[in-house]
Amino acid sequence: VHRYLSYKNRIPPGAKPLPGPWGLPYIGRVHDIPEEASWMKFYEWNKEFGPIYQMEMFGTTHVWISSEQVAHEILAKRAAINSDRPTIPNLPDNRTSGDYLALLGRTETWKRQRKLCNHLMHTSALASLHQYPTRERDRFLYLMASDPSKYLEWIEQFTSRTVSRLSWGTAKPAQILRHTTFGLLQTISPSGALPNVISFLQHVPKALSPWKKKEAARHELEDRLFRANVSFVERSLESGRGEESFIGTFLKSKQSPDEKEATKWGDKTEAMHTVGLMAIAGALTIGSPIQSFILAMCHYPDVQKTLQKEIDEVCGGRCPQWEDREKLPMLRAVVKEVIRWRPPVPTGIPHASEKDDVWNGYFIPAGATIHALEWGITRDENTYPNPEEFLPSRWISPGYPTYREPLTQYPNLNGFSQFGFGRRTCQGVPIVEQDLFLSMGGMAWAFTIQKKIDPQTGKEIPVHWNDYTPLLIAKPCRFEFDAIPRTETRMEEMREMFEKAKEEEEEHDADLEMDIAQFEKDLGKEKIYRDRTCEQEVRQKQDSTTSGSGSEDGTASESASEGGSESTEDSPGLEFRDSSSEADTDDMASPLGSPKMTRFPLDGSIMGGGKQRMIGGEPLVQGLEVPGAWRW
Ligand code: HEM
Repeated sequence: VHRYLSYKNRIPPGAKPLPGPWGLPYIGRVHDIPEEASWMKFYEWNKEFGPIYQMEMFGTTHVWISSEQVAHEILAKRAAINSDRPTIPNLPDNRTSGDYLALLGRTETWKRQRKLCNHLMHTSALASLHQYPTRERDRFLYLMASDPSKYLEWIEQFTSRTVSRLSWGTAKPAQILRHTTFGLLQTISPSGALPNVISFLQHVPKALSPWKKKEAARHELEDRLFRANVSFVERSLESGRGEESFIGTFLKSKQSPDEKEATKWGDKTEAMHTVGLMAIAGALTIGSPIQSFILAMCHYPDVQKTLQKEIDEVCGGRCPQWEDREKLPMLRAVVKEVIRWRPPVPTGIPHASEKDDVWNGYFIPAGATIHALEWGITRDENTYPNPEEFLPSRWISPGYPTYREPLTQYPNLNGFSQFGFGRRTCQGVPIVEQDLFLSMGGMAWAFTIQKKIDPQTGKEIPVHWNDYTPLLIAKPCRFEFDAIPRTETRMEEMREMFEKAKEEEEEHDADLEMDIAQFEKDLGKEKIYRDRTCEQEVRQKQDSTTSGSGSEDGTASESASEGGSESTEDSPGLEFRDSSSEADTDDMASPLGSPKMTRFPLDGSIMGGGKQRMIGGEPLVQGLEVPGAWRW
């Protein structure tokens, strides 16, 4: 009653509260919010109460906005008072600790880190991100061809290796990064940890709180990893080598004889955290639209054909490169439409208001948590007619509200609502744009993606339409599909691209001193990160026919993947039971576990997943295998 009255008394004369659903005292409508796809429920209320409404939850006012224009007015035009972040109950020092730039309050630390992040991203973008996305894409395509049923693993490897190389100049930390990052996602997601919903649980002492204990262990591992990565880059630079990286750019500026330049970007610990957050953001998010792309290709074969036609005509049969982007508007439209159709951050990342305000006659109290509901924003029929349809042409055909010329430049992702508003907009767009352009373009060039046919019934195996994982970054639940290499020549080219990328990396990594095994042993403690929504789909039957039960050199327990640790009872290793790894069941329970090779036999079929497939309808002339894919 006291809270209600003090709230009422703060409303200036002539202003009124925002509309919203009626709720129970203190808890509001928390009982009505589903664990899965909560964004749909929030959007339902938007449809009932208008593009902006409010609701109380556990004593906090939450404002939900599902109109780009309103979000812009409140979060961008009034950025001076609406650019703070709320406290995350399960990570109570998120606003102050300086560990995670994206979660920091509007403090001086945030301002410094944001500037540094911007500088590092800009420097690498000018160098076209040092070719890392291209090299990793080349690796990714061949792995996809080797066994598409492990697509979740290959996609996560692609995104985490790319951002790891960008951050620290090497892909070696990528697997551990995935592990700690998925743990962080659980820590901060409303549906990931109970204290984020029932906020008073944050006051339970650590000894009695499983959430606090889990987060402390995860954070400790992450901190050690980031420190080791920075000292690795320092050693590399001292020995006159080391590839370009965000942290390398920072460390080089520190060596400048010009004192102003040397001190401009703050201290090393802060840079370590800034770069760490950039790595986290890249490892977490980009897999979502890549998976959604595959989902879209299963449901929209005609769009796939149009895309393939554009790529084949423009690139004359070769795989698209970043330099081709001006000539590939359809590919850019597909990239953008995937993000619109299935927003990777459907509830957005909330802002917090710092001052009482009146907008359009409505009162927004200081301390309110303001959500730009990205899901709702992409469903606005005025901007996006037929919003449920995957319709890339809305970006490149005159007549649609989102059409914009010149097509050599538009569509692109700059300023897209899905990357937030005002002073807190996403700083990762150059990476996102290049990763998605190359991976989606590469897949369209390489494969025909389609629903699988059940060999028993001869009918298509259904692919879900919109089942997504419930955490802050939503990804499609696992589904089955076929990725059929389009021609034999392309299969051969993919192998060559893979080999070349591998050679380059091996050459670079030849004498690198980086002891990743020291971290892997700790992963056993925090055994499984599991995304609940997809559990029923997890237990895929073991891939019994994949040939080769040992590694290339015949030792079944040979270390695999980046890390090189074994998967044993004591150290179960990298069991990434994120939706992204749910594919990796027994035979892939750990990418570090017993490596198995997928082979492309001489008879023109592909062995893998217990099935045989033809490549582009033509027999293969050469046996191919995935050389060292697991260990590399
Ligand atoms: C598909 C991929 C991605 C999507 C959809 C995405 C989306 C978002 C969204 C919605 C926000 C919050 C904006 C706001 O509060 O208004 C954000 C913030 C941020 N993103 Fe991304 N992001 C992606 C990838 C990345 C990558 C690869 C990086 C790497 C640097 C990155 C770095 C950041 C940072 C640093 C912030 C925080 C900005 C701040 O709080 O000042 N993001 N992103």
